[in-house]
Amino acid sequence: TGSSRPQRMLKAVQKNATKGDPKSVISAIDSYCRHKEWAMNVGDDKGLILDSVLTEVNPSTALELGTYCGYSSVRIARLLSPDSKLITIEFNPAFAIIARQIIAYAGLQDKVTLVEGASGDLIPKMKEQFGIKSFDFVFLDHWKDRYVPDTKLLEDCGLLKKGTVLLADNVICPGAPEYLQYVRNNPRYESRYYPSNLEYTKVEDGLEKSVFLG
Ligand SMILES: CCc1ncnc2c1ncn2[C@@H]1O[C@H](/C=C/CNC(=O)c2cc(-c3ccc(F)cc3)cc(O)c2O)[C@@H](O)[C@H]1O
Ligand SMILES: [Mg+2]
Repeated sequence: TGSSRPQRMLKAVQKNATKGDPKSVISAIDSYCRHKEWAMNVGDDKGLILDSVLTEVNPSTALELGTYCGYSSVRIARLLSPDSKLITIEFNPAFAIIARQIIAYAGLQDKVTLVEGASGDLIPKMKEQFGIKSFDFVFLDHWKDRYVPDTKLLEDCGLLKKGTVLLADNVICPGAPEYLQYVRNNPRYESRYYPSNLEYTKVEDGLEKSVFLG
């Protein structure tokens, strides 16, 4: 049997990136996905918006929903301050195993905790299992119909505090209409849309940034 797309992405990193150099890992993946084989990473265009929001927030604890191959885990973790941490949740073991290797290749394994499982099961365990009081930053990039239930779950578990920033990928393509409705018409959030394009294409997409007001 042949290799999978995530396995080919890992090979491209091992071939073209420099071990311990997150920037080279990011460009190796972007180049592979732009010129060889498209994959659902947040990508370089939306990645610049992710970088600027992260730099502004400078989170101590960040959460990512939907690791996939670890591209955005690397983008996020490379910008975290020394003692800051990223927890990333992924329920597909085949993707998780690739992501762990890509995160390690970038030399970011000490800043990233990849937890295998469904977000709905793991979010309620964040406080007790990982000693998390609340998250400063959440990147939503998993199944689009899970954005609303998981946001509500984060609220209910007391994992959001005044000022927590939620950043959601794909609010236009594939789209997360219920999520946009939820955060834009909710007095507890201050939302703003960042227009961009679907990774590696000219198709319109963008990120929605929502600040929890407490
Ligand atoms: C159960 C909760 C739960 N718990 C834990 N892990 C979960 C999870 N639900 C999902 N995962 C994992 O997250 C990743 C899925 C991500 C889903 N992302 C898109 O579907 C997407 C699509 C396009 C696009 C595709 C085709 C097009 F034509 C256009 C656009 C572009 C994008 O940027 C996209 O993010 C996988 O690793 C899942 O294993
Ligand atoms: Mg996405």
